[in-house]
Amino acid sequence: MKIALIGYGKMGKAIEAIAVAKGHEISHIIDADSQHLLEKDNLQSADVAIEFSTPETAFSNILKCFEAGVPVVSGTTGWLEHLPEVTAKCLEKHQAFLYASNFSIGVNIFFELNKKLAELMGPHADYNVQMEEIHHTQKKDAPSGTAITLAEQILAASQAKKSWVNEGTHDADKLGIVSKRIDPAPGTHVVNYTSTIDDITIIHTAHSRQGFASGAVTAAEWLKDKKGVFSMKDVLNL
Ligand SMILES: NC(=O)C1=CN([C@@H]2O[C@H](COP(=O)(O)OP(=O)(O)OC[C@H]3O[C@@H](n4cnc5c(N)ncnc54)[C@H](O)[C@@H]3O)[C@@H](O)[C@H]2O)C=CC1
Ligand SMILES: O=C(O)C1=N[C@H](C(=O)O)C[C@H](O)C1
Repeated sequence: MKIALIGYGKMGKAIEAIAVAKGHEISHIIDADSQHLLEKDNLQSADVAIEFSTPETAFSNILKCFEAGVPVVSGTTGWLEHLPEVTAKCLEKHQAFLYASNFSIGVNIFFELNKKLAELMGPHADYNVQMEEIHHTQKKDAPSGTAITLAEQILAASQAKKSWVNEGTHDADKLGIVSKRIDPAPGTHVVNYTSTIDDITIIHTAHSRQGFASGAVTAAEWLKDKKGVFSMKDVLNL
């Protein structure tokens, strides 16, 4: 499979190593200084694009993949206000798009646990829920995309919490997400329910970027010949 890498930073390089080890060809490497390579005539020779760039550039990169007719897997966080438009464009143009705030198998199982726990805790007003996420100091967005996914799952099931805020809070109707930036943390997410009687905490700790990169390559292999809008739930059959 010919893979166009869009964004050649920490994740782009980790994805390259895994893709090459699995026998794929990196046909394009497109970073901030090589934007001309995103042109339709150039990009269309790729079988799939994997996009891990920046919150400011992901939206336009994804649209360029649609113009070139190349299926695109994106893991960039911090741009999701544009997701409804991307989804509509993908369907309108009969293209393929797969987004995940986190591509690791462990986090996707953690999402399922979080959803189930939130449903179980929904009626129990004695418990307060709070979240924490810890990442390296180069991370541009806060809270992390993974933390937002977890928070949205909790809000969907909670009777008390109406919105999330990116700070600790004593407001009963707000879900506080505390973001910490400590090197070299690849990504830790904590969901904590506390009451006067007891606490329940679930935590996912990434030891490296390998899980994210490996999941993105698996998603690209899965997406290559499909049309439509998908998530990691489709890839992993969750
Ligand atoms: N969904 C997931 O599983 C994961 C998502 N991420 C997200 O992926 C994104 C990238 O993360 P990292 O690689 O750690 O960041 P990074 O800062 O190491 O790399 C980003 C790269 O994008 C490049 N770039 C800037 N403008 C560009 C443009 N217009 N087109 C193409 N490339 C451009 C930069 O020059 C840089 O090389 C972040 O949003 C991060 O939150 C990171 C890890 C896992
Ligand atoms: O920027 C990162 O590094 C990560 N970003 C993703 C996020 O924002 O959730 C996924 C992972 O936690 C690492």
